[in-house]
Order: sequence, then C-alpha cells, then structure tokens
Amino acid sequence: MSATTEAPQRTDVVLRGTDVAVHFGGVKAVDGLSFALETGRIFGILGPNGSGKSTLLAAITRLIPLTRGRLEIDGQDLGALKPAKLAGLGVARTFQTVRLQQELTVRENIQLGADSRSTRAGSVRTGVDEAIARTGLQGLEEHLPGELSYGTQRRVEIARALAMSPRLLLLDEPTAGMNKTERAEISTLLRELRAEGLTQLLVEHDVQMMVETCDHILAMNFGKLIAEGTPGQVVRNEAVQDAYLGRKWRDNAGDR
Ligand SMILES: Nc1ncnc2c1ncn2[C@@H]1O[C@H](COP(=O)(O)OP(=O)(O)OP(=O)(O)O)[C@@H](O)[C@H]1O
Repeated sequence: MSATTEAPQRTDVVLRGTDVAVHFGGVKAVDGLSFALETGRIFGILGPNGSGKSTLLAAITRLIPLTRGRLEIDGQDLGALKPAKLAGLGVARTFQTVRLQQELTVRENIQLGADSRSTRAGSVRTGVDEAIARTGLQGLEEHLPGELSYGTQRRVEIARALAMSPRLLLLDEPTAGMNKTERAEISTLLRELRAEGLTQLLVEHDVQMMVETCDHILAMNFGKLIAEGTPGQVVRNEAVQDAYLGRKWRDNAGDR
C-alpha cells in the first residue's frame, strides 16, 4: 500500500448505530445491529444475498424507517431528520442499480451532486472537474449515461457522490459490472479518499476487493452481525466461512 492511501489515525465516530432493526412484517431484514464508524476509515459489509446489507444502507439514508434502535451522524439522531437534509449532513451514496438521470449528460449528472453539496466541517471537497478527473471520466463529459458501459455509469455515480463533498460515503456494490482493472482502480480511488479523511461504508460481493480496500469489516447473516474485525480476522472466521465464503478463505486471507 502506498503512503498516499494509508488510513489516518483518528477515532471520532461519524456514524453510530445502536440496536438497529428493520423488519418487513415477519422478515427481520436487519435485526439488532450496533456499530460505530470512525472518521477516515473504510468499513465493509459482507454477507450473502438477503442478509440485510442494502436494507441497512437504506435505513442510514432514511429511505426506510427503523423498526427499532437509533442511528446518529456526528451524535445527531437521524430519526428526527428529513431524508432531504442528509446531503447537508454530508452523507452521499451510490446505489446497487445505477440511478442516473438518463436525459442529462455525464457532467450534468455530476453537477447535480455539486448542487446539493455539503458545507459541513470534515467533508472532502471535490469540484465537478476534479470528480470527473478522479473517476477517469475525462472525454465522456457530454455523453448521455445510456451511451456508456455499465461499469462507466457506476463511475459517474461515484463522481456525483464525490461532487457532494461528502463526509460519509455509502457505496452499494460500486464495482458490479466492472472488470478486474476497473475494480482495482476503484479500490485505489477509495483508499486515496480515505487518506484525505473520507469515511466510507462499502457493500461489495467481491471479497478480494473488500480485503484489499477495507480497514474493518462487519459480516452479516439473516440481519444480524455474525463477526467483525480486520479483513483477515473476518475472512478467517468460521461462521463467516460457513455463511458466505466457503473454506478456501481460511488459508488464503493474507495478513490483513
Ligand atoms: N421492501 C421490502 N419488503 C419486504 N422485504 C424486503 C424488502 N426489502 C428487502 N426485503 C427482504 O429483506 C431481506 C434483506 O434484503 P436486502 O436486500 O437488504 O439484502 P442484501 O444483503 O442487500 O442482499 P443482496 O446481496 O442480494 O443485495 C431479504 O429477505 C429481502 O427479501
């Protein structure tokens, strides 16, 4: 890992969840999660399909109400906040399926992010041109999303989120549809942003990418936390291997 992608040593909590639960009738999509995301670190959520990862992100962004528990950004209770106020708190996200304005160009989509920019202390300032450059979209600014590959559209989503100058960036499978080289580029970008102090929460099925990118991983199954720790600790955890990874990761996790 290069010096520019090291995690800064800070300990203040950006997002805290206490006994967070989201139930859909009898389905306990998220069921009593407690966690603390400290400033300037990359947190990952690992788990099989249906384990509650996207529901947790939706709860954090106030798209789905909590059944129980509490979420706080910088100590402020999210339950009392309208979803539209989240950008002002510096929370930006990308979605599992691309959600770009199809009739707007790449630049115009990214400008939308800049228009809802956070002015909050601790946010990472990124202008529209810088967001375009950092996500490798130069030359594509005047294209419509439909003219771009799926992987490139996902980069536009990341650029739009960066243009919001976030303090907390939530990424739901940001590298889905990307090839190995593109995934490595995104991993490098996320680690550069971490070095600038940006706290990130990453949901991703590519375990290798998670191991290489994250400082701390929360592993979920059936809405509950089954393990957490460094990537190495989590991929060596037997419950995680049984639920999701398979045993090949036991001896193959590296030292992280
Ligand atoms: N709006 C909803 N209404 C009812 N059940 C839902 C709703 N959204 C999610 N669920 C259920 O909640 C559980 C958790 O789903 P969720 O999409 O959060 O899992 P996930 O870990 O993100 O899965 P994937 O990896 O496939 O994206 C699943 O059983 C799902 O069917």
